[in-house]
Amino acid sequence: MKVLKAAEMSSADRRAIEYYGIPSVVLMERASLGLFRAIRDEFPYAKRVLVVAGKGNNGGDALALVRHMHLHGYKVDYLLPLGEDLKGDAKLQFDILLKLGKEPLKEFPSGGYDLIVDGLFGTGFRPPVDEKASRVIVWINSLGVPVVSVDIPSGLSADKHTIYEPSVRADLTVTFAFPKVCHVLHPAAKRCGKVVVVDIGIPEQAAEGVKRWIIGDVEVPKREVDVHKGIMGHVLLVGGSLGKTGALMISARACTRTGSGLVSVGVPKGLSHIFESSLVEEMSIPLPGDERLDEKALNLILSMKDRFSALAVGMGMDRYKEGQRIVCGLLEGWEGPLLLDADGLNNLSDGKCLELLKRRKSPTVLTPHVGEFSRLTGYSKEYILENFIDLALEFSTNYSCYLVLKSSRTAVATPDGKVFISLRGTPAMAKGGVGDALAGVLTSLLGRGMHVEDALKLGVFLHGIAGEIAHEKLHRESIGAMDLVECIPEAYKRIENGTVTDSISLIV
Ligand SMILES: NC(=O)C1=CN([C@@H]2O[C@H](COP(=O)(O)OP(=O)(O)OC[C@H]3O[C@@H](n4cnc5c(N)ncnc54)[C@H](OP(=O)(O)O)[C@@H]3O)[C@@H](O)[C@H]2O)[C@@H](O)CC1
Ligand SMILES: Nc1ncnc2c1ncn2[C@@H]1O[C@H](COP(=O)(O)OP(=O)(O)O)[C@@H](O)[C@H]1O
Ligand SMILES: [K+]
Repeated sequence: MKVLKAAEMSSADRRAIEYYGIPSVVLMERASLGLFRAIRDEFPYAKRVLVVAGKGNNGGDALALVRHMHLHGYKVDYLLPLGEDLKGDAKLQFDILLKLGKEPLKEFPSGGYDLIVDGLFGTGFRPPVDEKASRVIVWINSLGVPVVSVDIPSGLSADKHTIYEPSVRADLTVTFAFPKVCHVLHPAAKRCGKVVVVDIGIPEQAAEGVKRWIIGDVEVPKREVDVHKGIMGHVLLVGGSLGKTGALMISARACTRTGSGLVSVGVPKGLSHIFESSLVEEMSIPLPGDERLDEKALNLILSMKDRFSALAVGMGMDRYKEGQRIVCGLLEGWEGPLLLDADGLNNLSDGKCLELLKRRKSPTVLTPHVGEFSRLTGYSKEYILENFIDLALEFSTNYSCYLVLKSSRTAVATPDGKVFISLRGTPAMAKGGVGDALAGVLTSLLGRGMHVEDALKLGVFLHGIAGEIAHEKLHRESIGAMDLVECIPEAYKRIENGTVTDSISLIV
């Protein structure tokens, strides 16, 4: 499913109408019928409904809904609190209602409804909201009755993750053709409640220029009957330092659970006994270094490059001068797929060798959380959160790398300008080590030779589902990164069986 911004949506609308010849009232009729069905399914008990309509096409959708409800025996009232001087398709809907004898309420009612429908503003809204509309939005939120927003909660901008005040707090948002940015990114998405997308007949080609998708259609690679461990990938994970050995172990366990044929950890010799005694299936390679990796480890790692199908660097590595030289040296000399996480990213920022990314011939994957990304780019965390998708894309295309930007949502941006957004996962995953698990999952999939884009989409999705399962089985407060790793098998099963429910459903 693609995710659009307001201008892209209006150009898709225009293309549907002007190029494909679908009359705009047909689109509005389908939008309002879908809205009607979604409300009937979600709120079957709601028979007394108040619809609040604005003056644009969002109001038009809402007025067409009033007609469907009226003709199906609902006790439905409507308000036009911003004025009755409507134009275009919205006026057409208003005129039909008047001919049916349905007049708008002249005053704000004091209550008596099971449900409020918010059709004040949709994609045509540009914040900030004016005085008059502000009062209406505040009033809707004060009623203490479930609210359904048409297209977007009025007051939000379709393009932004930001919560503008005031804006409607919806329990259900029914959007049309494609979800918009505000439906998928936090915190704005919290104002939308459950999101349902109605197919209103706009062909997918009408938005062909948009390269932003929600991750949903992932495929688990087959394991042929005649495989042997040598072709399922031998991955090398480099990192670990005194006090931070666990991070690398979590990544290593995640690799094994994700399916790697062989997993090795490259660790400071002084700490290798810890890995030897804690890891069972995974092997350890002692590298120069006592409490953390010595710079001499660099050449040794490079000398082993033919043995490994993918390399991940940085989990529990520590942030220090020699670490910077190791990371920059690996960027320059390692020829296979390379993933940088945690201190691998911090050492990259501190070592100021980002330009090396552009020169790499094999795929490079960076998996920063917002703090690490802030160090890499110099942008503030607030600015990154406000421009989450666009900045991920800016970085991946500028530096010719794959960027997995992690927050409550995760964006996978590719060097050729695509972005895939994961809506999976749960707040229970906001724990130390969960990112190390993701680094392991992704490295494992890269190591078995999957197409990089497919590996990242599957890995991020699988990790999110594993987190959801751990949350479900244990408790949101109690899960740790290793619980998530132990749920990877069940996550694989659910993806293969098709039993993962969509985060945003599409109705026709
Ligand atoms: N074929 C189609 O096109 C389809 C479209 N569809 C529907 O159309 C919706 C988009 O409709 P839209 O473009 O008419 O804009 P909409 O969201 O109703 O808002 C415009 C109104 O808001 C006002 N306004 C704006 N900013 C404001 C502010 N800060 N403070 C106060 N007022 C402000 C603005 O006032 P103006 O700027 O004109 O003075 C105008 O009156 C879309 O969300 C979907 O529901 C579906 O039916 C599917 C087919
Ligand atoms: N509220 C949330 N909802 C969904 N996923 C989350 C949430 N908070 C964190 N996560 C996920 O958990 C992981 C945390 O990674 P990271 O911040 O790198 O942790 P660490 O470095 O401690 O391992 C990321 O994959 C992130 O997307
Ligand atoms: K609305």
